[in-house]
Amino acid sequence: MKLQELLYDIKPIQIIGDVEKEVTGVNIDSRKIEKGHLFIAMKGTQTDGHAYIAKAIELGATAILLEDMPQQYTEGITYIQVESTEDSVGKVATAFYGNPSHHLILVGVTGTNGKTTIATLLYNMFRRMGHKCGLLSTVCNYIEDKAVPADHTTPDPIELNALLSEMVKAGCEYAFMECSSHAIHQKRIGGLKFAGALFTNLTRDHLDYHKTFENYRNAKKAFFDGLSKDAFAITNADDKNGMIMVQNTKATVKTYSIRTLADFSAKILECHFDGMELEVNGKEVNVQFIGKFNVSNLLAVYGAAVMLGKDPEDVLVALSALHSVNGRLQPFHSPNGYTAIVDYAHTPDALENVLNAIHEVLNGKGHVITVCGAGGNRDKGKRPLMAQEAVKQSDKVIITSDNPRFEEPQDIINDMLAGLDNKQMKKVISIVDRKEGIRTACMLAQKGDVILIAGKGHENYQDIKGVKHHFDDKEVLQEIFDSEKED
Ligand SMILES: CC(=O)N[C@H]1[C@@H](OP(=O)(O)OP(=O)(O)OC[C@H]2O[C@@H](n3ccc(=O)[nH]c3=O)[C@H](O)[C@@H]2O)O[C@H](CO)[C@@H](O)[C@@H]1O[C@H](C)C(=O)N[C@@H](C)C(=O)N[C@H](CCC(=O)O)C(=O)O
Ligand SMILES: Nc1ncnc2c1ncn2[C@@H]1O[C@H](COP(=O)(O)OP(=O)(O)OP(=O)(O)O)[C@@H](O)[C@H]1O
Ligand SMILES: N[C@H](CCC[C@H](N)C(=O)O)C(=O)O
Ligand SMILES: [Mg+2]
Repeated sequence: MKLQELLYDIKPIQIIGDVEKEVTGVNIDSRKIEKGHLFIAMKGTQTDGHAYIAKAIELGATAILLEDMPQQYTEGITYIQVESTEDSVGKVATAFYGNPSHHLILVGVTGTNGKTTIATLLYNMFRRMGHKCGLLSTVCNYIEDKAVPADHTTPDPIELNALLSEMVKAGCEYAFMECSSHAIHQKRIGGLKFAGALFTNLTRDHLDYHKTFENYRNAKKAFFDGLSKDAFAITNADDKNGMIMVQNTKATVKTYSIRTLADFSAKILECHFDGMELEVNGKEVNVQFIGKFNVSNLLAVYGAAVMLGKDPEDVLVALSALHSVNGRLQPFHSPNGYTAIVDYAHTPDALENVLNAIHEVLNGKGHVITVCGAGGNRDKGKRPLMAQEAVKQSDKVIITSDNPRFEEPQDIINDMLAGLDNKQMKKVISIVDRKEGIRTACMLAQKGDVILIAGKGHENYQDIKGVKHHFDDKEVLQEIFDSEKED
């Protein structure tokens, strides 16, 4: 593709060199540059991409998109100066990959919790309805059923557009993706055309990056501000930031709620550990999910499907066939009669929500044993709060390890325990080895009890000192259940 064609949507301040040359690729990382590539120099949080221009040229870059022109120019290289490479990168990437989002019906999901759940359920539902689909999510990316491992919730703009373009080539009609606040703020989604956007909820998270809650909220809101008028925006009327998200959007706004009147509303008629009976917009439906927050998630899915033109009756049938997303409130029934629930809750708020969900079903008829830890080299402030949340709604708590990374596991556990007073400590034991922690919970559990195993969800590793050792909460449970069967 000609360099000139990549620049149609950006306004360069200055161009030095030939823009008629062929470009064979675009990249923001000098280490990935190959012959004939355009290198985009980004000012990041750790380093400045301008420092790697020489390296990029050495590896074969023939054009550089940058903010600060160099002291000296290299012959044969085209320099395109822009005000902000961050603003340009998405537009250039999407032009290079043939504007894939214009050839797909792209729906994005943002909010603190529920993004993976909603995006994955939409992908599962639309495939079940016979459509070819793609999915970009924290757990894994999919092009139809081809899995492409994910490092991020939302990939960088180059990988993102490359994946969308693969979806187009594979004949996908729909793509569902998570839009993290980091990605919106860093304009990884710049230049994409969204048919619809969904908002889940907003609670304290990622303040290490955004600094203030307001910045965090504004990052999410920017997604809705950028929608076009033929798009739809579905927001959660039960969240106090729900209406703020959509106050400046040009898109058609729809609301969902489990508490008040909304375009899409639901109430719970009955619940048990394998599912709930709901009334959705006046129609009864059985779903294979538990927890009030999952009713919100399902309503968002229902609303999106209806806005995408599906018949509401068909959507309800499809909804009833869906089952829990890998590691998200996923129930496992022990031969000994207790239930273990594997969930990805790794924040105080998520723990509170999951434990609420468990108590809604348990209704005082059994005990709750929680196994949880906190990740190393991440927000330390959440550790004591997570322990407090676990203790508040559990009869027994086992504090254990969750990706210690480069920290000492016992130090992380101690940070968690520091949140508890003597009375709370009576409910708690700490076991560094996560497998032993889970085994102990299973030994303590009686018929009718529930064990919550929180924090790792779909993860199949334990990250210790830079090495990811295979570890899967669900496999550990299976092993324990197999040995229970032998007894
Ligand atoms: C804090 C953050 O979000 N960082 C993201 C950001 O990197 P950065 O701004 O820090 O980049 P940098 O390391 O300073 O480098 C600046 C530039 O120099 C380039 N460079 C650097 C070194 C070199 O040798 N050559 C070179 O060209 C880099 O490629 C980059 O373009 O832009 C990169 C490209 O998009 C991301 O990969 C990177 O994600 C880092 C690894 C990360 O951990 N991000 C997390 C926090 C994140 O994005 N999480 C969200 C949400 C998760 C959730 O909801 O839980 C996600 O979407 O996954
Ligand atoms: N609508 C919701 N409201 C509150 N909590 C939720 C909701 N949906 C899911 N959760 C909880 O949050 C956890 C994470 O859910 P999910 O992975 O769907 O969210 P996410 O927004 O993709 O998170 P991440 O930012 O970590 O990728 C779940 O394991 C569950 O405990
Ligand atoms: N997106 C989150 C996931 C945390 C999952 C938990 N298992 C941990 O390692 O802390 C993060 O990287 O902070
Ligand atoms: Mg996610």
